[in-house]
Amino acid sequence: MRPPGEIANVLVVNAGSSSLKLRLLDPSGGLLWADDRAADDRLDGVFAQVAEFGGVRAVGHRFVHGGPTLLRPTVIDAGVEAELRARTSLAPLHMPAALAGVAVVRAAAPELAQVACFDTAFHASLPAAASTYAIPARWRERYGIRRYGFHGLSHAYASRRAAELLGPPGAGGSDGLDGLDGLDGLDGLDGSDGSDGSGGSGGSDRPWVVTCHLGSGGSLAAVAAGVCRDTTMGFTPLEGLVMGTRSGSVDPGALLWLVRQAGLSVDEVGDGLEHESGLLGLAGSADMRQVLAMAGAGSPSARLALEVYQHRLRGLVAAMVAALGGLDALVFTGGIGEASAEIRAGAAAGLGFLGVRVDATRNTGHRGGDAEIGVPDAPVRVFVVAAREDIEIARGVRVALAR
Ligand SMILES: Nc1ncnc2c1ncn2[C@@H]1O[C@H](COP(=O)(O)OP(=O)(O)O)[C@@H](O)[C@H]1O
Ligand SMILES: CC(=O)OP(=O)(O)O
Ligand SMILES: [Mg+2]
Repeated sequence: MRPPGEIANVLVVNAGSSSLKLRLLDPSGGLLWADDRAADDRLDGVFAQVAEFGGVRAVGHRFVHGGPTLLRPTVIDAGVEAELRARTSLAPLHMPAALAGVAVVRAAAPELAQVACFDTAFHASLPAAASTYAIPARWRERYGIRRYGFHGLSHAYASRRAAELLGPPGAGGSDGLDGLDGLDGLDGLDGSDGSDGSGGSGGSDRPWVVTCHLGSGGSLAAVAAGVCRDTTMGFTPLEGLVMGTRSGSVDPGALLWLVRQAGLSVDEVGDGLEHESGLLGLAGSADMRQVLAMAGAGSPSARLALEVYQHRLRGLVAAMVAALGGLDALVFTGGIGEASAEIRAGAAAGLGFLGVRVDATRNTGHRGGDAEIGVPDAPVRVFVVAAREDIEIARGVRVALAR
């Protein structure tokens, strides 16, 4: 067995619904090169671009759905690729792009090991109460309909980073935030009573962290001592929050009505829910920057879109806290979570009853990277963490290749 660190530079391919993010990481996880492309771009030219860094030794791909069997990072051979292809229908917005990436790498550099890392894996720990739908047993048994959860690579990274930032039980300080401004006053903040979730990270299943991954897709995770206990996406990445073009949760009865009474085809309903809903359906743009700008200019539909987005976000954060029994840290990550002080403030504004209080100066002053944005003496710490699915994937590659 090779020591994990021996596998040199890892190319990470993260095919999201609205973007293709490419990263080259060195053996210690250092970022050597990054390129963000449009979702329908291909990997062409990537190996020439990274050649100057001594090339690539392995490639890690984000796959959003591993189904019930593919959980740990897995070397992609013909059998695994066929299994992944068979899962395409579970995440049609995502799986084809990831599979296309595997084919491009194989054609360009057949000697490279390719590893699949799964969004669903982090949620494999969901208790049955959180993973089970109250539907007929035969659907659950025959078709495997259950809640899987997604964005697990991001939730895993962000929750681990939050635990680092919280510090050991009892430390209320600014551990891990060296170099950031305005945090000195936090050192020595009281942090752990180990029992009531009112500010520390002590206790056997703590820290209790809720991670908000707010990108084109969006989901939340309730994480206790690094273990995921609940999440907002379900069987597919359509459940839960309002997203860029996806509806999030909708009364299934409304969908049945559209098919039975309004005469829409199943494909029309599917396209509507996946591609024409969310911010796009409410405000006419799937891009949160534009929705915020339009709302700022007085557009009633954009304002409504923000209200619906925030209402659902606040409600589901509270649901995640209920699944944990308390909250030590709330974490914002993903394109919107990292960049929009307005969305962070709006979400927190309704969560004061849980002890969440965002500091206006810190929040609006955030200019990227990891930072604490909570009010210093609030019971719950609030962080922005830069999404680093690439670090999680490169880790997975090393683990898979060392097996
Ligand atoms: N400055 C910003 N303010 C608000 N939203 C932003 C900002 N920058 C990016 N976003 C939003 O982030 C979202 C994309 O998030 P990202 O995580 O990059 O996407 P993906 O899910 O494809 O990985 C888009 O809705 C975009 O409008
Ligand atoms: C699972 C999912 O929704 O991913 P993304 O946010 O990258 O579209
Ligand atoms: Mg993403």
